[in-house]
Amino acid sequence: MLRSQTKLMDLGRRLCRSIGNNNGSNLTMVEVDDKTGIATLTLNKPPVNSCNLELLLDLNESIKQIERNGSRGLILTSSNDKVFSSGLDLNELHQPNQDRLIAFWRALQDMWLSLFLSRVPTAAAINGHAIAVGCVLATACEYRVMLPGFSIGIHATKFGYVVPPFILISYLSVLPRYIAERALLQGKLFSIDEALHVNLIDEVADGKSDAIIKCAKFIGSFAKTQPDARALTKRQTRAQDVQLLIKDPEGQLRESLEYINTPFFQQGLEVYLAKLKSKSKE
Ligand SMILES: CC/C=C\CCC/C=C/C(=O)SCCNC(=O)CCNC(=O)[C@H](O)C(C)(C)COP(=O)(O)OP(=O)(O)OC[C@H]1O[C@@H](n2cnc3c(N)ncnc32)[C@H](O)[C@@H]1OP(=O)(O)O
Repeated sequence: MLRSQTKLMDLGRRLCRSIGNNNGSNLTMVEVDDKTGIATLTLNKPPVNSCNLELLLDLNESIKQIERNGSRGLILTSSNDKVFSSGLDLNELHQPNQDRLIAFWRALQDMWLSLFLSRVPTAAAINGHAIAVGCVLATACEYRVMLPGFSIGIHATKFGYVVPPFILISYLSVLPRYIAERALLQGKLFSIDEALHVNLIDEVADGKSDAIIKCAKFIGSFAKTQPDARALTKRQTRAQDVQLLIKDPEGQLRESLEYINTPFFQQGLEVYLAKLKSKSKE
């Protein structure tokens, strides 16, 4: 066996130090590999990592903590071996309490900015379905490794949602415009082969630990760069993508809230939620 292969296998076996995220919740878990300094951030909200207000706040706190503690990189993954994330928790959008909806949407915008602009190298080990905002979490990262047998994509138009600009941007940041446009208009969920073909994902892995090793290898590719120069260059490269959200977060929030509160949106959501519930009872 090649020495580099042995080294990578050691990486997979290495003990990690759990650093939690200060707020005592287990919705996300952070473990730092003592030898590589890379943090694994695990989504841990059963049953399917749907992003409710608490998960978004927790995730944002964990991303910031990973930056604060000087980790060399961030690998985002899931504790569920079938679902990376099922996207937004639809119960947050259905007949919402307005104060909670405002807090929820703000938390979504803030978390996305934190992940998209994170100063450390980021990679997603996608070990299950990554649906809608589940896909957005993965595309906010710099690199994606996925396991076969799962779907990834934004299928919002299939159930009557018009995606807000930052969700559109997260797709456009990894896909050529014509592919992003077609996929969004079709509400397409990509199989692993399709995702690899259009570069929505970078690599396929044959298990979660293999995915984590591949993500760590990607993060290791920045070992010889100067962290501040890398972070600022990333920020500059992504500056245009985040302009709207940074310049006018409250305007973006208002537009989304207006749309979510329309009878059209609420009726469509009611039908979709009923279908989801009946499917899970089958
Ligand atoms: C201004 C802009 C407005 C809107 C935003 C537009 C962009 C939208 C972004 C989003 O992210 S919307 C969320 C879209 N996500 C989905 O549609 C995913 C739906 N879920 C599934 O397809 C499946 O659950 C699955 C992820 C493939 C997993 O399947 P599995 O068979 O493993 O689980 P099951 O379906 O039985 O689900 C278990 C349990 O969880 C509930 N559930 C699933 N997803 C969600 C969700 N996103 N929100 C809330 N609840 C969800 C499901 O109903 C089951 O609940 P039950 O056991 O109580 O019946």
